Amino acid sequence: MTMDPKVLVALDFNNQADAMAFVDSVDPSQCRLKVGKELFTLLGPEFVRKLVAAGFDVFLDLKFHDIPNTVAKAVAAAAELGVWMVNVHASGGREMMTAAKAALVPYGDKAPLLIGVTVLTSMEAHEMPELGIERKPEEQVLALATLTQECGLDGVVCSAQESKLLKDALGKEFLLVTPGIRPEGSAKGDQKRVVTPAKAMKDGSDYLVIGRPITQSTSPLETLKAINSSIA
Ligand SMILES: O=C(O)c1cc(=O)[nH]c(=O)n1[C@@H]1O[C@H](COP(=O)(O)O)[C@@H](O)[C@H]1O
Repeated sequence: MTMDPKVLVALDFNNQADAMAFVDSVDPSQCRLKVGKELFTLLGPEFVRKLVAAGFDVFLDLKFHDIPNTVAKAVAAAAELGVWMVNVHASGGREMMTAAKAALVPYGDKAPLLIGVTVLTSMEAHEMPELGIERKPEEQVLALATLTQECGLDGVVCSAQESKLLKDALGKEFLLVTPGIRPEGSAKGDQKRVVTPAKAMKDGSDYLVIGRPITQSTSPLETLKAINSSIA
């Protein structure tokens, strides 16, 4: 058990009862919780407030990607919910990220960590040219992470395959939040740029986002504990 849990469990459930069954089985020293598009669309801000009130650090993963004014207001609304971390797509650009950062200034040290999403972990090299991106994934990740840092954000979401590159280039204070984590032998599903928990931590990830390997496990709590031990 750690008081600074590195695992952010993705609560990707399609109903409140299943989500709460997991939440009730863990305590805030074992993991942080991520609420994403599915559960937020189903249950809304009330559910997020409930997790915050229960003492959990909540990562509100809505990956805002819109015009600067809209994203700035959305990020401020997330701060009002009392979440610990919130994210925007770095490809929304400099003006958007700068506006998002500025919107959190009034919250001082109560502001959530603001994180930029680089290249989704479900993407691989051959999919990028048809999006107009001629760079390799790691080059695009480094470019977007550099821009994110210049805009004053706290870190990025990337694959742990890029963690070493980014830590070396951007320094140890810049947070690396890495999904696409797969313990040895677990199904990749739609994830492509995957890494094991231990290797991700070794290569410089600060936080591991893990969903299905835990939530679809026959004993989620045991799986979480095993992952925590593997990175202790
Ligand atoms: O921002 C994210 O959290 C995210 C970014 C990314 O590039 N890839 C990615 O998988 N995620 C999220 O991380 C979680 C991964 O879940 P699993 O693939 O089930 O472990 C999902 O909730 C995704 O929405």
